[in-house]
Amino acid sequence: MTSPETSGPADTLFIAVAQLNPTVGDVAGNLALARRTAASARDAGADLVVFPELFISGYPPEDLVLKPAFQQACRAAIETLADESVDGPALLIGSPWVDEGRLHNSVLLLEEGRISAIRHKVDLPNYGVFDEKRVFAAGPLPGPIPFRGVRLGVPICEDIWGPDVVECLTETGAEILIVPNGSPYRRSVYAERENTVVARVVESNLPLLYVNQVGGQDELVFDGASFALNPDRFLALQFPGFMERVRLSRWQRFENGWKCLGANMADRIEGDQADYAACVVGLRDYVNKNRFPGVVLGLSGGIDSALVAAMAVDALGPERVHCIMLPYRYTSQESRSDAAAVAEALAVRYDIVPIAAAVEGVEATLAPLFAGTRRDVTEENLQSRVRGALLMSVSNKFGSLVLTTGNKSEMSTGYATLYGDMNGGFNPVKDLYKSEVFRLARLRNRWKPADALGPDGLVIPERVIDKAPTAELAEGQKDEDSLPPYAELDAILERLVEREEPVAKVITDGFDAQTVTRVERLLNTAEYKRRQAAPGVKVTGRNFGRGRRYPVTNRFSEG
Ligand SMILES: Nc1ncnc2c1ncn2[C@@H]1O[C@H](COP(=O)(O)OP(=O)(O)OC[C@H]2O[C@@H]([n+]3cccc(C(=O)O)c3)[C@H](O)[C@@H]2O)[C@@H](O)[C@H]1O
Ligand SMILES: Nc1ncnc2c1ncn2[C@@H]1O[C@H](COP(=O)(O)OP(=O)(O)OP(=O)(O)O)[C@@H](O)[C@H]1O
Ligand SMILES: NC(=O)CC[C@H](N)C(=O)O
Repeated sequence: MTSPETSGPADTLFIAVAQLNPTVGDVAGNLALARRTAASARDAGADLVVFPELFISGYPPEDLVLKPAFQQACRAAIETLADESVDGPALLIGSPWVDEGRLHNSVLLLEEGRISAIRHKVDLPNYGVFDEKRVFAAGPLPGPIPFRGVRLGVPICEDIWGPDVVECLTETGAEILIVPNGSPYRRSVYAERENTVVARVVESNLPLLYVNQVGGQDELVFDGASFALNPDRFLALQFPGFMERVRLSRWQRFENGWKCLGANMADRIEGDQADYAACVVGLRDYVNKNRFPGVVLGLSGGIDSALVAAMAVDALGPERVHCIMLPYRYTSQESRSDAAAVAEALAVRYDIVPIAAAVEGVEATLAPLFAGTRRDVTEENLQSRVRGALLMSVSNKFGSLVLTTGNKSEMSTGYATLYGDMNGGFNPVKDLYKSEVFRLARLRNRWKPADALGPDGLVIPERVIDKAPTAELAEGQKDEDSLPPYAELDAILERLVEREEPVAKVITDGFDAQTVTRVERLLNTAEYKRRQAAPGVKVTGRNFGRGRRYPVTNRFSEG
């Protein structure tokens, strides 16, 4: 342990890494969480506690941060924490900060009852899901922050994704790099972060502590997975993904510089497991941070609603999940028993609400208007719309949030009914293609996240996974009557959506020309539906929502 009185630069530092889940806009709650963390870090003997990016406001605060009252609330919270820092530990904490009339994304060092240093983010990300240039002004290139005789370089998140800020910090004498982050999960993120951090560590020859937030914020999920890398690229610290954790790390000065000696090593889940955990955390935080008592969903006996039900139970526990089977004349016996089997395996409340009277009532009401017309997709969609209306009524009556279940293949092609099965407030599988829904359902039958509240073992019966997908809106209907087989559809969509490949390239790579052209047309025309769709968890590099923003009115087509 070091203290300011033991003069001379410190040779050892105890740094508490606060991988926490703040809530956007909840300044009082975030302040309370920072205060509790500071108190327990003090008891553990920390010199310094490091919080993630913009901890006091929550990240990303979007246009909320433009409100002067919000800026003032964040500033007041920081000043309170600074006042309280008299007995230590020091806090390195992120907040929006107005400096000379410009609003910055900043980090502040609070110690000995005052704000002893402020640094502003230099590189404001403005691509993909990020819009920081819209709300923040860039800061000047920073110098290190002196702390107990040690020069701390504090680049903020995107500041390490290029070489300039770290180069400047190194040239001005930084000895340790400490990076507060608001870095959201996407499948490729671990490789991206590793490449970035290794590059900065090699260029600077400095150890780097990467502190990321955890938790869901609308469609983004932050995975945490904080870590420390020493100059020899040795991974000295690894926190788990998708859960809060606060631990002390020990840093030591050697002849050739500083090193992290921390021993907190956790397994970091990846691949499908990480996707599943992201969906669960995103759903849990959306429901809890928006203060819903629970969720309700239509359970059809199909795989999409079965997977959503499993995710909901893992997120919230069975007592907060209500599943309703809404059968009509096209609902098979198989679907009825499969839905019941899923509900039983998940131990959720399960009701059966037949929709015939409502569907037939609406049909009779419309009969004079529709006289002389043929039955078509209108009557099919009516079934979906009646289900949507009934689920929304349950939501109104009991306050539960309706979960909608359309996967990314359906969202891409418009294969869902507007104001029908698209009704709902949140969609945990929105960014998963149908082929991935199958994979995650199989995965959930043999594995669940460590903090999942659902039962172990088989929760989605094999038959639900193996049978041919159907909307059951007409006799004998199968999805593949209207859409290309999912394996082919998803491979084409992945190229058009995630990779933004030209149609001509997808065709020369061996996909059927007519199918590719049709899929491109469906993708373009369905934008109007996606604009009205509920938000859902982002897991890919490019999700519908913040990640891919196309015009609705759009005459361009490559086909
Ligand atoms: N550019 C635009 N901007 C704004 N609104 C626009 C629009 N173009 C059409 N519209 C409106 O949208 C309506 C058409 O959309 P909508 O009413 O949804 O109907 P529509 O897309 O014609 O039909 C729904 C499709 O989804 C399938 N489905 C439904 C339910 C579940 C599943 C499943 O397996 O999960 C599949 C169903 O088999 C059918 O192929 C038009 O009548 C018009 O009112
Ligand atoms: N009979 C039903 N009872 C309850 N909900 C239903 C029923 N049919 C459809 N739904 C709801 O509408 C959504 C769209 O379902 P649909 O069967 O049309 O296609 P799907 O995309 O294959 O979904 P799933 O795999 O869940 O069946 C379902 O996920 C479910 O939430
Ligand atoms: N908050 C940020 O600056 C995030 C941007 C960064 N490239 C990331 O996702 O990790």
